[in-house]
Amino acid sequence: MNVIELDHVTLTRKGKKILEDVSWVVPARQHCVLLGANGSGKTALLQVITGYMSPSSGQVQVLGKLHGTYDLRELRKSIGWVSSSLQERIHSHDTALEVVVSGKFASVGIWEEPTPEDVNQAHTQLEFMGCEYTAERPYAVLSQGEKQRVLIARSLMLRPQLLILDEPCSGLDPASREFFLEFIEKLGQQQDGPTLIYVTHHIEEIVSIFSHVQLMKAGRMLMDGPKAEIITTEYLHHAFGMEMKISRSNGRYWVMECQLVSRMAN
Ligand SMILES: Nc1ncnc2c1ncn2[C@@H]1O[C@H](COP(=O)(O)OP(=O)(O)OP(=O)(O)O)[C@@H](O)[C@H]1O
Repeated sequence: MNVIELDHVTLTRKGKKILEDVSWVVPARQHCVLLGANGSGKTALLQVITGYMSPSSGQVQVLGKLHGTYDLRELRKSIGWVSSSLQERIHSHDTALEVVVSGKFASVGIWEEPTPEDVNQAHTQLEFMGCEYTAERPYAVLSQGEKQRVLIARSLMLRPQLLILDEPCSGLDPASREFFLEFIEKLGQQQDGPTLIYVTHHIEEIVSIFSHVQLMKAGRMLMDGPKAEIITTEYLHHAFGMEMKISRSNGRYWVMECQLVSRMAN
């Protein structure tokens, strides 16, 4: 089954084309990176996929369900979305454990009595993400890396089939980023885990579990394919308006030098 099928999706708001003729198919377990400059339409695309925005034309099918023919609230229970806006909504006085347990109810805060199984499962997810030691700490005191790992643990409580990680490394220092990416690798290697869509501006974050890259520019899917075909000087220049000298080592990509050649409209 394909996890995502977008067919000629266009999204227009207030006369502006935010997405234009986007077609995209993601088979199950094909972990992907959605890469693009600020304002290229990545968030808008995620909002269309999760049904928070309706396309002006085109079809959207997620986890085999065609948008418009299915209860989106039900569908969203199978989709995890970890983003900075979720982070802002978390009650700062809740403990990390409470935050993770709340994922079971797809709510911010706990409004129902969790079962002992829910609490056990939350401990297991915290352990999987390497932050069991934060369980009793208020969420507000956690480091940025811990907060992100706790939110991923939270999103795993409903065993999603699709997990969207929206710029999860923003605000992390280089060492914390590498530490965090090790958990992303582990998550992607889980045989019964979710298909991952990882949104970023940085090619350095494309770790080995991600086989495919979708490059966006000005609301269009500029390129879509195996990462080795997409992460090229030519395409990155086109997408980011920069000359970038790239190197590849240990299956990762690194920007060695860059030079601004055109200013983006967005
Ligand atoms: N509801 C809306 N009405 C009008 N314009 C919108 C709306 N939502 C998004 N846009 C515009 O669409 C463009 C794409 O925005 P989007 O947030 O999807 O970009 P992005 O790739 O996620 O950027 P970033 O990397 O900075 O998060 C931007 O120019 C934005 O201002």
